[in-house]
Amino acid sequence: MSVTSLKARVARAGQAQPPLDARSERQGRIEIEDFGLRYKTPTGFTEAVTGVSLTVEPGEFVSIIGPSGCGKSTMLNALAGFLKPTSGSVRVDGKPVDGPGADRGMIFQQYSLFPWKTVRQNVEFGLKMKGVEAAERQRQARTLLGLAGLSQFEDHYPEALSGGMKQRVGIVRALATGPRILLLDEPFGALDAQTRLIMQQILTNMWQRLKISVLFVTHDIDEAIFLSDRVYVMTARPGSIKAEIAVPLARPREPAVIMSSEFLALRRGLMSLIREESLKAMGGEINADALKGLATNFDNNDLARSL
Ligand SMILES: Nc1ncnc2c1ncn2[C@@H]1O[C@H](COP(=O)(O)OP(=O)(O)OP(=O)(O)O)[C@@H](O)[C@H]1O
Repeated sequence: MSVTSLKARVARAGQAQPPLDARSERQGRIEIEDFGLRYKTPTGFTEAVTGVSLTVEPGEFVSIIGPSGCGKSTMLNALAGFLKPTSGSVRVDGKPVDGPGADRGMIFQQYSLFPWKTVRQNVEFGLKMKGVEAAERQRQARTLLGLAGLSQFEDHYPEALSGGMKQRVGIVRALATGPRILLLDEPFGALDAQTRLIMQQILTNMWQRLKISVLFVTHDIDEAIFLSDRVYVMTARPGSIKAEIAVPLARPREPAVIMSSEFLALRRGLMSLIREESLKAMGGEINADALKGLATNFDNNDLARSL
């Protein structure tokens, strides 16, 4: 991402927000109704998403999971206000989304920090844009950095941070501007498994403290179950909602919950729903018989001889 587009994105996020302490009184309801979006391409159109209806209640944590190319990012980008629906509507607290706004923060897989600013300066940027005075900016940034376990790193520059730390700073920066809604597009996709688990716990802790609504896109079934109150499963492109699964696991959730029978039952159900759609998304190139053949008939000696 260019520095200019990064600046534009962060500038948009810095418009008029309520102070950190007023967050619990705010809403954050997402309603997507009969949403469709198609892209114009040099040869015609690509229908990315069709007829999607979903809701996220204030303070709820909801994930979207589905095969590659089913339109998950497209929906998130429409909610963020970067794309307009071709049909249907996208509303936040009853108002149609007609562009980016401070009520929604968005986090992408790639880290989008200003490399020339320290961790705290990155977090304070949006607050500075809305004219919050220096001492208050510092107080709010430090509160959030503390929640994310980053207090000791406030004077570091991004280049000195690990991937997990950079993404934590990104989340803190998005939260500093006081959104009611956090939209995350595979935010932990580039992280190793252990860091990912820790990030999931940090994110749920922050979500519970700040009482915001979260819509989280992931490819990872365990991540979706561990984090969410509900999971929407999408079909292959054009993406629509295939299933809505409630996750009735008690909170707070400890990592050991993934070994519980309730978790494993949810996992089995989601796996079979997604596998079916992933095979469809591969356009029939791979079917169950072909996969069986790969597993049983593959001969390493043939491969060695052919090299
Ligand atoms: N700007 C664009 N122009 C044309 N087609 C696009 C554009 N952006 C996305 N698409 C197509 O729309 C479909 C949905 O893309 P999208 O990135 O939303 O899917 P996704 O579910 O997020 O995929 P992934 O899981 O692989 O990230 C895909 O077929 C993609 O190729």
